[in-house]
Amino acid sequence: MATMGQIWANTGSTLATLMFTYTIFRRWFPHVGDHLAPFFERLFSRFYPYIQIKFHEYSGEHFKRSEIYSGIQSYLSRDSSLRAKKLKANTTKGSKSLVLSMDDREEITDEFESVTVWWQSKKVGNTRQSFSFYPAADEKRYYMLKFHRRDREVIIERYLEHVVKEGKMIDMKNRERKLYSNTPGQNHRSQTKWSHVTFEHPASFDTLAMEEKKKEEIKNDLVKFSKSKDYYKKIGKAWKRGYLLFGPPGTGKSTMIAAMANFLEYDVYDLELTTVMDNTQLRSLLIETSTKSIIVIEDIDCSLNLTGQRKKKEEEEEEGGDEKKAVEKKMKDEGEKKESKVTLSGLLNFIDGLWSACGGERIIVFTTNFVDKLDPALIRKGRMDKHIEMSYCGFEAFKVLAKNYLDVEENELFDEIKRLLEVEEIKMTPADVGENLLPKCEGEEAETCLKRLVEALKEEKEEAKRRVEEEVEEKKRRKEKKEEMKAKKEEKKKKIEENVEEEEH
Ligand SMILES: Nc1ncnc2c1ncn2[C@@H]1O[C@H](COP(=O)(O)OP(=O)(O)OP(=O)(O)O)[C@@H](O)[C@H]1O
Ligand SMILES: [Mg+2]
Repeated sequence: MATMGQIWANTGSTLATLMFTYTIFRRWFPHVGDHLAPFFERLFSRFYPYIQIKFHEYSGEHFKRSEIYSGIQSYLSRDSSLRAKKLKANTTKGSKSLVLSMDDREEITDEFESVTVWWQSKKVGNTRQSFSFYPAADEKRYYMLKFHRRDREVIIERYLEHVVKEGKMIDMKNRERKLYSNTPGQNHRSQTKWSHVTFEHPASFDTLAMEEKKKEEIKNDLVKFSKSKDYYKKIGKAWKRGYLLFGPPGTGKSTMIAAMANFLEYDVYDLELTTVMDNTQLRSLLIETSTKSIIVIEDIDCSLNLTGQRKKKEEEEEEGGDEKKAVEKKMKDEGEKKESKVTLSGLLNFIDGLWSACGGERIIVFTTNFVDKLDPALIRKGRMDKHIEMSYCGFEAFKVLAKNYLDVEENELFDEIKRLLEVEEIKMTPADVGENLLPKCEGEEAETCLKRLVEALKEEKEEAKRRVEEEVEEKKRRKEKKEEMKAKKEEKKKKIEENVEEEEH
């Protein structure tokens, strides 16, 4: 393919002659020159049928780096790192790796819909030969795009959009991902704000202990969501999806969130509801979140009193005359009220109100240990679209952990472990299984770790038996106490009735 340089070489001498003639002509016959200008322009364009577009690095009054320029730089970095002979290496703020771009005055060609274009990186100003680490203030860089005028339509209408879109995608992939958390302001009246650190959690779906089928289902769901911009637009729905992760502590809810974020390459916003003063603050936090992010509210049952009126009444009835508990609960509720006035309706508005649609492409994840405690309004489909149960370790999940922790895919102890997990139905969280599998000293054999797990599972079986017996005992004790109280109440009532009767006589 001919480079722009070769084309220049071919047409260069013709153009140079023409330019020279035209300049001399204008000098001697300035008035005639003006009349002849259109003629010369037509003549030049006949010999040089290329169109050029410049994209400056800094444009506008505010000296802000042009987004299009950086988009082009990222777009070209892919090809230039392979093809350009002179490269420049930059570290860009917020980027996780080096960005290689072509050096000044380098040129590369690109093809789009069978049309060839030429990109050149150029620099103007500061021709002084001085040594400096920093670019001179009067130095201006730009990209020059050249293409044949017959391709004008393709370039203007489709190619430029393609470059900017691809460039943004490369930037997105290259960026350092962030984990945001909302920190309360200095005094209790000031707003809570997002602060961030680099998100570097190593969890992935490969390391997540879970049945393969369930994992695939979640991954497919995530991919489908992330590619459905047009579909969501078509059905008139904000581009977001809610997940509810529920299960006992240590079953991998937080790990799953990290795996999701790594899988989709999204940022994570970890929202601590108890430090949000009211619904207005909650809304302003939401508005500040960026697209391609996961907003997480962990332990939603502990964050707010979302159990609903109906549940509360039931609890009170159950507690009966246990006054101490009631007082404690009241104090706790009052404390919570002082800390946060976020209401259930505020939270629902946060999830699917009008504001929630701004920015697009967001995933909201709630986690809880007690799914039954939550208000049904909060977790209905449309708000929490997918409910995922994270449960105790099954045999398939154990195999993932054994592979990850010990690099073991088969062992004679596997049958015993399978029996304990599946036949005996011993409940152990993946966190506990992992802890048992983790080698405790340098060079500890995989066999030893597996034996430790078998022992721990057997102990857990005994422990579970004891817990059941204790529970039965506790239930019996509570029942007896209730009956005793009931008897006492009746006796008291009887005494009062007898007193009244005596007084009447
Ligand atoms: N399913 C799993 N796959 C792989 N590792 C797991 C899994 N579940 C738990 N773990 C391990 O156990 C640790 C604790 O898990 P995690 O914090 O994800 O549990 P959780 O369900 O969020 O618990 P909690 O309800 O207490 O917040 C993790 O660091 C991880 O290493
Ligand atoms: Mg957790």
